Amino acid sequence: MGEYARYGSGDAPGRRRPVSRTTETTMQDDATELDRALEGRGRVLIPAELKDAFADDTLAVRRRALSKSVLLGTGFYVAFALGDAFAVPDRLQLALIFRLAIILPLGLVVFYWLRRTRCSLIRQQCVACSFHLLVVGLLALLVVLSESVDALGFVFASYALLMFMVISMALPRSLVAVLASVVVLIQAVAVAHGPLRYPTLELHNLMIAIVIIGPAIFANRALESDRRRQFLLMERERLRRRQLAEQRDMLARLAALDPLTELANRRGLNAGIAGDLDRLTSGARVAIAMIDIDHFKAYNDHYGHGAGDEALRRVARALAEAARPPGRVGRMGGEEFAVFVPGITHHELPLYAERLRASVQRLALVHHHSRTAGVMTISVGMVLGCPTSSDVQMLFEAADAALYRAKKAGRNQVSIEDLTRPDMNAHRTG
Ligand SMILES: Nc1nc2c(ncn2[C@@H]2O[C@H](COP(=O)(O)OP(=O)(O)OP(=O)(O)O)[C@@H](O)[C@H]2O)c(=O)[nH]1
Repeated sequence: MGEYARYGSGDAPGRRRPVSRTTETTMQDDATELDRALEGRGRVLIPAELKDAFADDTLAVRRRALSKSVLLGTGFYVAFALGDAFAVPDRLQLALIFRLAIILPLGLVVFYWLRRTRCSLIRQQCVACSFHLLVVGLLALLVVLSESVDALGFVFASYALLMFMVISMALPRSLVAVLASVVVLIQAVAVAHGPLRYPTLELHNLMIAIVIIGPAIFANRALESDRRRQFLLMERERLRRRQLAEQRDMLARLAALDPLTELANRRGLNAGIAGDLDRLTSGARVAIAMIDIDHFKAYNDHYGHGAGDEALRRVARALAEAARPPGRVGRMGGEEFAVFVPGITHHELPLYAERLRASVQRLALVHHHSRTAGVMTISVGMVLGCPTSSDVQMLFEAADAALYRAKKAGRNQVSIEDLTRPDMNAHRTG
């Protein structure tokens, strides 16, 4: 799988944005691989290219889970102070010191720090785990120091705490394994030195550990799979939206393009002209040239349709080069072309039209059946106007009329008309 183009709402600041790829097939490959990852049974695997993006995506969720877990945990520990009078009546004072003087302020400090810090996630996870482990350790210490059998209830409380940690903190598997091992070890020591002794006590402790830790790990994995699946679904949705946008763009491009010459077609040229007119300052001049190849039917008839196509392509390239931006060229159909030039002046007009005409003659495409010259030539009708959007059509009609005059005057000519100065009307011959 290659690099994905990722975008859309909800992007976190500073998120890695892989280079976008545009080909339809590559995006299809990415979509197929995402589908495969989503259909897979068991653990949902994130494709290698998306691992960083997945980590970025879930970072905020994991950070929030940690601080919430510490705050809720602190609340539970403090609330359970009520039970100390029954569980460790002989160590009540110590138990209250642990809960109210150590765990409560420390929990609040750790919560505040987790909310504020921008340090790495793994460091935050280690701090949150250490806080919970400290609580487990203090409960174990009460079990060891108390003579009350009821203190053993703290062993169950510690396992419940472990379950809460594993599920609520969205920890990676490696950290869950370390955490579970340390808690089991602490409980084993507490039980071994606690107030109650009977031969199978350690075994019971181990069984309780397995019964509690097993489902906790299962729940942790299920939640992680859900996070991954949700991420992949969103990624697939982004990819589909991007595919659709690219297809829409491609269709729009194709609909505006002449496939033979790769110039804009009539629709494309009109759209380009509309955009140019929007950007023009009021009062600016624009010119439109209508261009027709001379005796093209004779060329087709004698040299064949294939040669005619090739000639059209070469003429199109020559005109596009001669027009140069901001001039835009389009193929209006058959052997007819048009050029739109924004911001041109009265003085530049004849030179511009002549440049277009000469560019085709310079190709020196042999045309022995032209009654005008031995090579392919064009006739150009060009008009200068000062348009508003509504009278561009009128400029086209005027340019068509000028082209007709150039044809009538013998072809291979330019006929110019300045509609802003009606007295001007010139014809030039190549
Ligand atoms: N090869 C090729 N020929 C085309 C294409 N489109 C139109 N034509 C041909 O262009 C020719 C146009 O001929 P006419 O409209 O009679 O014009 P002309 O022979 O150039 O004569 P004048 O314009 O009066 O100089 C016709 O033979 C069309 O078949 C095309 O895409 N490819």
